[in-house]
Amino acid sequence: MKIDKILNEIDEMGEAHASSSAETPLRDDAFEKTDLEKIELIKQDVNHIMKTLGLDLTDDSLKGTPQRVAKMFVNEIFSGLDPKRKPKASTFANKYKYGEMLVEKNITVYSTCEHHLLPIVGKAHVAYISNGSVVGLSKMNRIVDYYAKRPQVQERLTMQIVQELQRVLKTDDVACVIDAKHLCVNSRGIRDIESSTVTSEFGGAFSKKEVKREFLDYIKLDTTF
Ligand SMILES: Nc1nc2c(ncn2[C@@H]2O[C@H](COP(=O)(O)OP(=O)(O)OP(=O)(O)O)[C@@H](O)[C@H]2O)c(=O)[nH]1
Ligand SMILES: [Zn+2]
Repeated sequence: MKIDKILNEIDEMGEAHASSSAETPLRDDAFEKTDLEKIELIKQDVNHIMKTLGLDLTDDSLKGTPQRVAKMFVNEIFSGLDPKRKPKASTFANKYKYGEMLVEKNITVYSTCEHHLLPIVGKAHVAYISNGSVVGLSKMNRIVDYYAKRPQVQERLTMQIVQELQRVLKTDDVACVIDAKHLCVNSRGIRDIESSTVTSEFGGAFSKKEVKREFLDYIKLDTTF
């Protein structure tokens, strides 16, 4: 299916286009192939890479790898490229009139660095202040997981999570902090095993010093993941 068609369908469902450059760069024909067709093509590509490396694909342990990797790319680690898999995060009325911020902290992040296709592993902390609607807690974890399952840079992941929650909750008052380790920094290249990357996006009221401070106090960054 063409990306334009999908975006139109999303609009019809009352969803807005992502408003800024936080969109994942996709080709116009990104959804023309079925998942099964993508798995078959990626299998051939992985097969080619392994052969080029000199590996014997008749070996019992290696022969299933191209198919395994292709299925993992399409159905698991890059499944968040597919808008059909976006979690339905229905909201309900804030009938108890809870007026303080709600923080969902220590959400596990497993993503993939788009520069090296190596894992990004960490924690996301998400907060919002209700503007009349509330969302089920687990939907915040699901939104984080959906956007994490793409080739990512951490900055864009942070912004995509905030923009989606702003859309769902119809408020600017959403914030996200991510603290994550990039295996492309920890296990290769500079090989700095200790460093991690912190990114943040503070929407609406969260840009005020005292609101930001309260959120950061709640999450007390714990870097032991
Ligand atoms: N801004 C940003 N950079 C990232 C992220 N993940 C990885 N990178 C960086 O992307 C850069 C890619 O740099 P290049 O010089 O093209 O790649 P490289 O030769 O493999 O670089 P080294 O990792 O320094 O060996 C590296 O510095 C990575 O650390 C991310 O989420 N955000
Ligand atoms: Zn990388």
